[in-house]
Amino acid sequence: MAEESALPPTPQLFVDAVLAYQKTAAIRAAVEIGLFAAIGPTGADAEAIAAQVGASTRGVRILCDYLTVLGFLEKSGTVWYQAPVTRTFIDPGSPTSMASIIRFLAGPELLRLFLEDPAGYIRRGGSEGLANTTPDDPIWVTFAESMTPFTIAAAKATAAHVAAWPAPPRLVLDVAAGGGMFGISVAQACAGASVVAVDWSDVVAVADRNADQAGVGERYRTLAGDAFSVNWGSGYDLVLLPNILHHFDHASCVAMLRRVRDSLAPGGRAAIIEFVPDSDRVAPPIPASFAFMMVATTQHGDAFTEVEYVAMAREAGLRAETAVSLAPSPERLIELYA
Ligand SMILES: Nc1ncnc2c1ncn2[C@@H]1O[C@H](CSCC[C@H]([NH3+])C(=O)O)[C@@H](O)[C@H]1O
Repeated sequence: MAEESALPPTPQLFVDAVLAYQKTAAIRAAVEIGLFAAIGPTGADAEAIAAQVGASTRGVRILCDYLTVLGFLEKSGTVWYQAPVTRTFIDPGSPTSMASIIRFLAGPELLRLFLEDPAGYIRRGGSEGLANTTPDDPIWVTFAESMTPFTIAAAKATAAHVAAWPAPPRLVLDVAAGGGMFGISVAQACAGASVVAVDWSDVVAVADRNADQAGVGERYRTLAGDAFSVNWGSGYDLVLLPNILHHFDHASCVAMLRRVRDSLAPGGRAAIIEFVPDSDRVAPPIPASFAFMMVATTQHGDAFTEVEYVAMAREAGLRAETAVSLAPSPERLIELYA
């Protein structure tokens, strides 16, 4: 029998979960009105903030006090200051600002999928209809434009991994490229690499712009279409599969991996980059929690385990190396070869 805890349980965990939407609302309001920029490095009071962002003093006062309770601001007298987490990760002036992820992760599309009928997707075992896997869904343009701060760590770690191969890749396919960070980072790390990026047409337009901005535009080509059917050619030394397989069921992943196998150059390799939970599926917290994102936003997606990815690869005629960490990202990389 488990030892009884010395302290009586409190309902706080439950109350926090019930009210979690208030945190989402407050942080989204703050980013959308430009609150953190208005507070800036020197701090400001409600009147000054309200005047700068064009909001009511009452709204600003109440929002700032709540953000102080949550730890995003500090208050002295009537003036609020940015707390360290805000200064580093949310202030739009910070080089490590992640504020843009609000547009996708706390945007109206995801909130609707998650909160409108949570019991519904649990009963069905997935979203109603295709949800985020609908062809050309504009949500992926929002993703491509806003999620770079989230994907950059895994992209850089992936690029460092393949740049250390005895023969770094020359022809690279980035399947479901999104904002393109994975292929672009590989192009930056491997001077001889050319990249073909596949995604829906409005999404690859974002990747193309990002490649130009990153200075690799001349070695970067885009191909618009469905990753399950578009003719992406062959002869690839590296096929990147970052954050795509988790949207689909086992059979679809095998079908995608067969296409990947058929497009590899002799000696070529593929790299699955994913949130891969341990076999118990409850750890580590971020990869394990990712499955809940999939049940709410896709019909059949999941946070597959390493054993499951290895099985898919085998069915597709590929062998797999042991998964490697992409720290500081919580994602892992599984290398596949024919
Ligand atoms: N059938 C499909 N064909 C092409 N792209 C797709 C398909 N289904 C989903 N996607 C794209 O898959 C991406 C998933 S988000 C991941 C983007 C990127 N690989 C990254 O890791 O940051 C989105 O950009 C979608 O548009």
